[in-house]
Amino acid sequence: MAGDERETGAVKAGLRLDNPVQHFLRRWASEIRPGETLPSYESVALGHLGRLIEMKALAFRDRREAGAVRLLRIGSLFAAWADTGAGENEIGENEIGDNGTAAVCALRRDRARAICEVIARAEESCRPERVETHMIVNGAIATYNLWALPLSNRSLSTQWGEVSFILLLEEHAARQDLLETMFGATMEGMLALQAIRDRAGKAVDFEIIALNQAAARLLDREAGALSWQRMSDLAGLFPGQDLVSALLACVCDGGRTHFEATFEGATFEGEAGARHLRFGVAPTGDLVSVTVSDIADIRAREEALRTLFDDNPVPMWLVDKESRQIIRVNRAASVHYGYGPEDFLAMDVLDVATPGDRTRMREFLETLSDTRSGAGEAARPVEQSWIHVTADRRQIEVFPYARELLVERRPVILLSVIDVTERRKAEARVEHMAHHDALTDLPNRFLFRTRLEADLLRARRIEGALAVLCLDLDHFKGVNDTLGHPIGDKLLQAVAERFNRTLRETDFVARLGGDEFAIIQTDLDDPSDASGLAGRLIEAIEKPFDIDGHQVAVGTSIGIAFSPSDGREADTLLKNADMALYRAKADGRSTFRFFEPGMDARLQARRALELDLRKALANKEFELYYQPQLNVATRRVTGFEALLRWPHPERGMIPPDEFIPVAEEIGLIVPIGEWVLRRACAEAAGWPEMIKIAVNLSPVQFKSKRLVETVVEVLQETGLDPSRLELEITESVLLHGSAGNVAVLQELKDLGIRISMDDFGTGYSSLSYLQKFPFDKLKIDQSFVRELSDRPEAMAIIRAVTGLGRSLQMLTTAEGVETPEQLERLSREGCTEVQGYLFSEPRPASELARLLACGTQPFERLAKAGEMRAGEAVA
Ligand SMILES: Nc1nc2c(ncn2[C@@H]2O[C@H](COP(=O)(O)O[C@H]3[C@@H](O)[C@H](n4cnc5c(=O)[nH]c(N)nc54)O[C@@H]3COP(=O)(O)O)[C@@H](O)[C@H]2O)c(=O)[nH]1
Repeated sequence: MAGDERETGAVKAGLRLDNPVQHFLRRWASEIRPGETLPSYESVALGHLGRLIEMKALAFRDRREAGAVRLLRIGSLFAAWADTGAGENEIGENEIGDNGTAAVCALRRDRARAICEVIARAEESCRPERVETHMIVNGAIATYNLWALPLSNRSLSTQWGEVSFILLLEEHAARQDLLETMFGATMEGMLALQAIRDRAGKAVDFEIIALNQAAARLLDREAGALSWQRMSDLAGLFPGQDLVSALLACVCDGGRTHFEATFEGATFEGEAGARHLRFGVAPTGDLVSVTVSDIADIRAREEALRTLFDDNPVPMWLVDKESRQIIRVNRAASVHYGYGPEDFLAMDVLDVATPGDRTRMREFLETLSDTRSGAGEAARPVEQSWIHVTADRRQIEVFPYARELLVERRPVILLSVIDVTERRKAEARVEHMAHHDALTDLPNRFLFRTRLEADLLRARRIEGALAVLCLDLDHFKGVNDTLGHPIGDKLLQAVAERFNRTLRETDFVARLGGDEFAIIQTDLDDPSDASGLAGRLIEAIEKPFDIDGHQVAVGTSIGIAFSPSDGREADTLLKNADMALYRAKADGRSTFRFFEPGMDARLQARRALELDLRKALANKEFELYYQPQLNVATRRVTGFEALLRWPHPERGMIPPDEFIPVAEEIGLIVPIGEWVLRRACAEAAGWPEMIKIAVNLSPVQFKSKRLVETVVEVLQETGLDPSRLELEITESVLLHGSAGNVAVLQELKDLGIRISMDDFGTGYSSLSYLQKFPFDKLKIDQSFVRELSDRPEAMAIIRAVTGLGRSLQMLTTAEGVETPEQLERLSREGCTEVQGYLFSEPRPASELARLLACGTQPFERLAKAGEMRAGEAVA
């Protein structure tokens, strides 16, 4: 290997060329003989080491010990470096072995490793190799290059290998201060204090003998301004802290201690805010080591934690994991539970639970421990809520969260709870509202269905029977229309109450909507159980209600269907009970009907009729027929009654008796009646002036607030004089809400319209109605006329009515006059007008011209013109 290259290698290794080691390295390179790899020991080492003699050692591999490295001829400085602590600057006796050699493996481990490492490198490269190594010298860190120079070894003992090594220690120029190295970089302040004693030997003060930069910074002074200062002179540095006394006490006790201090105000470096410092004091005789730590972050964390815990609005406890004793509690827990903090601290956390929930709570806390994964584990919510008891014995429902923590190395459980009592109540309210009717608080349709399905299931299982009763209030709409909805609502509440009072506990009543109710009657022994219940319900509802001073009379109609005979499914049963209800209503209300198989078809027919009726109005299918009314004395036509006809496109002519009640039930009579009025008045407007037109008004039309308005509108539109219009009403107009209807009648009468009472004598209190309103005409029902000759009572009634008419100055019209005999007798009794097939059946408008042509003629001529029983009439 060329000497230049070796020098280059030395320079690369950071060596100064003018120092003895470099000189020696050059010698090593120059002593390599041609053909040789290494210079010989003799040529390099003998007589050439000079100043290096104290820094060197010879190293060999011991063939006897599998190449273990041994040292000999160890210089004093080398020995000091290789020291194991046995003596300064020497290798201890224990390490010196055969032939004054030292076994490297017996040296300090770091030294042995450095030697073995550098030798291995030199062996491998066959050139000088270097490793760095350190030693503490006078409190400073000295850094050395440890060189190994391989040499051929022919003259040495055959015990050693053929290559020996000169090991050289070369110290770096700079040493590093040990203290500075150790404490310079730390953020922690370090101070060394020396106690100062008085003559009596008592420690009275301290002097700062050393400190690091961190200490100066934390104490907010230049390091130079603190060095060699007495602590008593620095009192101003620690306002409010008697640091000297604290240190003296510490020296006196000889034990370690620590204390914390807060320094307010900005620092010299301009940092704002308080400094929180922690002083750790460790005395060793008169020397005191003080560490100063900035605990501002810790304080801030503690403060934040305190705020999070103490000021948290959620009740929280820290509980000892083992004993379950409460060790800390926040304000919210005290406020919420009513126990003071002291009370809580004397409690087992399970004490807040009801006896029933204590076991669950304990099990949960135990499970929490079992699954613990350390303080970082997320808070665990419990699947179920617990019932806790407050100090005033109130039970609250809480939803807990818990996690395990280590507080001062002690395993604790942080338990917090959310009070869900109000939420649960609200949920229960919502749940109740979802299944109950808000007005009556009865179960609603949804709950009824659910219950019915459950009851049907049970009935199937036990092969039992049950009944479904569908109920509907009679005349409820009238109450709403006449007394207003608030009264209607109160009536429904009162009805619900009566239902509840009438039912057994096992019966289940629901409000399905409006005035519809339904009842499930379970465990039936006999159908009579259901009819018995229906009877009791009808009776209960029939009794008048006193609602806000109003005597309100309603009834209830009931349809009953049985399971299993009328159906096994909820839908079928409800549908069938509903059909039976429909039947009950059609049969006169305030009654009950059992479902019968044929009802289905009838209901369907009824539904079809409803649909057709609606279409009929839209398609203008209705027609008006007119029947003349004649004055008995003058024997001349005084007017016509307009009678509605419906030629159904498929079913032919449908009589009004069949479709008008349906139109009334579904409210369609209002637009139909308006059409009749408009059409009749328009027609009559073209007749001679002395001829009147009579139009029937349904009681349902009186419920329409627009009745009077409509009549006025029609009169204006058609130009018909109001005195030529006669409105026929039935007694039922005065039956319900009579006050309002009488007012309407009066308004109409005030317009100049004539009002006649139709079908007089058929109602229960016909006479009493005469007091309520001054009718212009009484129409004697045709049933009395028909029975004239057969029943003397009929004759008596006719006589009475005509007598009444005379006294009250009302006209009397006999309906249904079919024979001359009837005409004769009516005439004799003083009846003022007649109407009937004897003169003419109701005729379409197109045929009126013919009848009107005879309008001023005696009715014998009219009969001829009408081609109806003309012979009889003439006779
Ligand atoms: N609200 C409305 N009611 C109306 C309207 N049109 C008719 N009606 C009412 O329908 C009921 C049946 O009416 P209708 O089938 O037309 O019967 C009327 C006459 O045809 C019938 N009549 C007349 N003379 C005789 C007779 O000699 N013998 C006999 N068997 N029947 C006869 O009487 C009915 C007239 O009744 P009334 O109104 O009481 O005078 C019926 O109650 C009609 O009121 C309508 O537009 N609106």
